[in-house]
Amino acid sequence: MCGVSAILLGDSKADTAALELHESCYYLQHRGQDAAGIAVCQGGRVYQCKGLGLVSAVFNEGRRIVDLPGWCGVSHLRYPTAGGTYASEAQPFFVNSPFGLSMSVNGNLVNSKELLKFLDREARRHVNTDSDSELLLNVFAHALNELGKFRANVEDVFTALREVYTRCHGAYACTAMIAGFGILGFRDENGIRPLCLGSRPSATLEGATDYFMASESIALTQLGFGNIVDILPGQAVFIQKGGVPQFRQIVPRKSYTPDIFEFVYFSRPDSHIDGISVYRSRQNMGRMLAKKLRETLGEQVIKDIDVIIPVPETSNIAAAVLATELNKPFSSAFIKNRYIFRTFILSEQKARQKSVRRKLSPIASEFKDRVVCIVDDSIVRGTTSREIVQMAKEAGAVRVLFVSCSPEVTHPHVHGIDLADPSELVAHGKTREEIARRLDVDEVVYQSLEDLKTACIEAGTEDCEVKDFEVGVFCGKYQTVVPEGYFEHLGRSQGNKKKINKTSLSAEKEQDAARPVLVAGGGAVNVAGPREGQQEAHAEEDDEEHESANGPANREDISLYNFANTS
Ligand SMILES: O=P(O)(O)OC[C@H]1O[C@H](OP(=O)(O)OP(=O)(O)O)[C@H](O)[C@@H]1O
Ligand SMILES: NC(=O)CC[C@H](N)C(=O)O
Ligand SMILES: [Mg+2]
Repeated sequence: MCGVSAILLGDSKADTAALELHESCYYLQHRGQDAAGIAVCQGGRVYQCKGLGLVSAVFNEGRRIVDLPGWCGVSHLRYPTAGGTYASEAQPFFVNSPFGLSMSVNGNLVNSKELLKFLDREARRHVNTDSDSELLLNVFAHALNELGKFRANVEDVFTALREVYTRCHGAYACTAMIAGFGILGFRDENGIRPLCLGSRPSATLEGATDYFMASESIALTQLGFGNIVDILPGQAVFIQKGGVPQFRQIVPRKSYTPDIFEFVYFSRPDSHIDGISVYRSRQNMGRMLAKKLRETLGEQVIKDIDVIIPVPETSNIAAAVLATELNKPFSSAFIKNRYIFRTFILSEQKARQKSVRRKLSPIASEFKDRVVCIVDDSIVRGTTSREIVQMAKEAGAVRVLFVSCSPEVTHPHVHGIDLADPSELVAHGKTREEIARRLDVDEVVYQSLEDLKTACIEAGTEDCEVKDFEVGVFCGKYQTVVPEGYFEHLGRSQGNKKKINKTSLSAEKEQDAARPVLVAGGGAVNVAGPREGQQEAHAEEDDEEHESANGPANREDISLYNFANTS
């Protein structure tokens, strides 16, 4: 689900863009734990540092920030949905031509294969990884280049962007930097992925204003930015050095349907997204769930419940309200290990399984001889719930009810969550009774989709424009057109990923092996991983003399683009 941000300081002599971006990464870390990166520019020269791991590891507890001077920049936290877990796919991506472009993408494209073919054969651009975000950047770069300008102006940027919307299908919210010129933010025409912009007075130049864009408002408010606005579906904003934001509707809005999973799980509760308070939406989910439990289980079963227990951390808010609504004691009976992070967004199933017990442990006395009602925000693969239920039983629970703040996840997610294979989903093609058996619980109850939507809508401000959401994972109907064969392609690339993970290094070893190596000026050396999807595309489509412009698969590659020289 990735976190993106961008900063432009009103004082272009200031040197603290990386410092602030680095800070923002901590507020967005929950959106991506696989890789992190920052690119900034000073005097038209780009400096970047990126690599695998958490923010603290990639930037060596912040010590690498000194290598990143400048007044504007972009940053990224990665949770992979395309490609694999390779340092070469860490973002921001950079292309030197034209003008030195750095880009951070949150989202997922469904026509990567077609884009790769276009970039390879028509645009003649080198694509270095299997990441769909690299494709998006190259489509933009090609369009900007085709304008044939020695220097681009703001209008050129918007014109080139139109090409991105035309060619790139899927959901995306992106931030970009044009070296020495300014920062850009844009969002898909359904507003599926989030992006907002805020401002604050410059601390070093009187009368000047700093601007910040990020996936979630919490990154802005914690850095002292106010006047927060959401970038709208199909809209872009460009802020030029020393300038003010220029908004442009690049393509007509198709819908205004943010991904409801942002409210269920992804976003922080202290964020507002598209005028909706994530915290309030989760409270409302708890309230609606109480109604659903009464309807589904009846008063007698409710009466027998001894205690309501959340699965930390995301479900805490909804569970507390559920307890109040049902007039039951609330117990923080699962203790979360503060040194273990989010489980769901880990790349490998083995790591996810291992992580649950490491992360959550029961206080036995809270379970012993009790009827417990365990609340989670979602049950996706069932990795967490199955493990949790066993722990509850080992601790002496006599009856276990499991309730979910969101409906059954039955379909793949195509807009930025790594969920491809429906057979991985615990609820796919199953009745409530079958799911209960699979989870080994006495009862399982899910929120209805309508109630979930209502919970989010009711958490919106009065002028909130959002009236519906992207809810494809719950029903199979997506806001964007999903091309035929896409799910099969995803399934194959997931299979490839599994193969790669099995045959290559273990997750931990890979982390170590791919640590970023600093080269002069703060760039990280990127060691490219296997490029299976790309190899496949070439293999299927032509037998020409490839190695093509896009190079052979499985090579070890050192990216050379740590500096961009523009004047
Ligand atoms: O059914 P599953 O496949 O296990 O996925 C669902 C679980 O994963 C998430 O927790 P996670 O540990 O990622 O994050 P959290 O600490 O924010 O709850 C989510 O909150 C559920 O607990
Ligand atoms: N979760 C995301 O937004 C992923 C971005 C991009 N598709 C990647 O895999 O790197
Ligand atoms: Mg959880």
